[in-house]
Amino acid sequence: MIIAVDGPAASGKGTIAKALANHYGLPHMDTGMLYRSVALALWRFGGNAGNEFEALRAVEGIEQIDPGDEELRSETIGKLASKVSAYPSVREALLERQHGFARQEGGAVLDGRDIGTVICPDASAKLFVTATPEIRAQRRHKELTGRGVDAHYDDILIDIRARDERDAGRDAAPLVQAKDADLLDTSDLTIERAVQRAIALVEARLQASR
Ligand SMILES: Nc1ncnc2c1ncn2[C@@H]1O[C@H](COP(=O)(O)OP(=O)(O)O)[C@@H](O)[C@H]1O
Ligand SMILES: Nc1ccn([C@@H]2O[C@H](COP(=O)(O)OP(=O)(O)O)[C@@H](O)[C@H]2O)c(=O)n1
Repeated sequence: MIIAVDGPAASGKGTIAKALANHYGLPHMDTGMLYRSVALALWRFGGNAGNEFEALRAVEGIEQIDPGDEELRSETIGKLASKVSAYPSVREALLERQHGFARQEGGAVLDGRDIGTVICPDASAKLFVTATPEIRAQRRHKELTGRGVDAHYDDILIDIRARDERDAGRDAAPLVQAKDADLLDTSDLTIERAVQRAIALVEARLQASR
């Protein structure tokens, strides 16, 4: 069983994807980390994000990025990830890793921007997780300050809006709700309620396909 979870920055898709993976005993892949790793490799090795060829070359450097590197979760790298992810060649170079992960026996949960539309169009269940930009900025602000990062709500809100626009407006695999995805607005939901709702939506899809 493959579960696809997509949505904009800080909507709670990662939290929900991890909880679904735990609930169904499936492995989970945060595909945003792939793009963040390319961005960090480009940043560390001094490449130019405005050049598709240099961004593509940075894909070769991602094995050298430590998945626990704190910098990966920064807003600077999130913003850079959103720039390199708009290049079709970069997306293509990361395709096989995602397909390989999704195809493993028993299935998987993947979260990102294009899982239900491009990576796993035949997923058993698809969720499109969203929340208002203000709530997402509040959550990201709390997350960053909780980790001791000096972050400012207004800057985060501006970054989130810019990233939404870039991710949804690009030609290659834009951020869009798949036709057969269930919308889950977490703006007024606690994490517990959002996870309960996500499980209920997946269960309804599984029932319908039996
Ligand atoms: N429903 C919710 N209510 C409050 N905080 C939430 C909720 N869902 C997620 N969070 C918090 O918001 C932050 C971003 O969530 P995350 O799942 O990482 O988002 P995404 O993967 O969409 O970027 C995390 O600190 C997480 O704990
Ligand atoms: N499947 C994916 C996942 C992420 N991305 C890009 O990578 C950036 C960072 O993704 P992320 O999921 O780590 O970001 P957050 O939502 O956690 O802030 C996004 O803004 C997208 O531009 C993508 O294009 N496709």
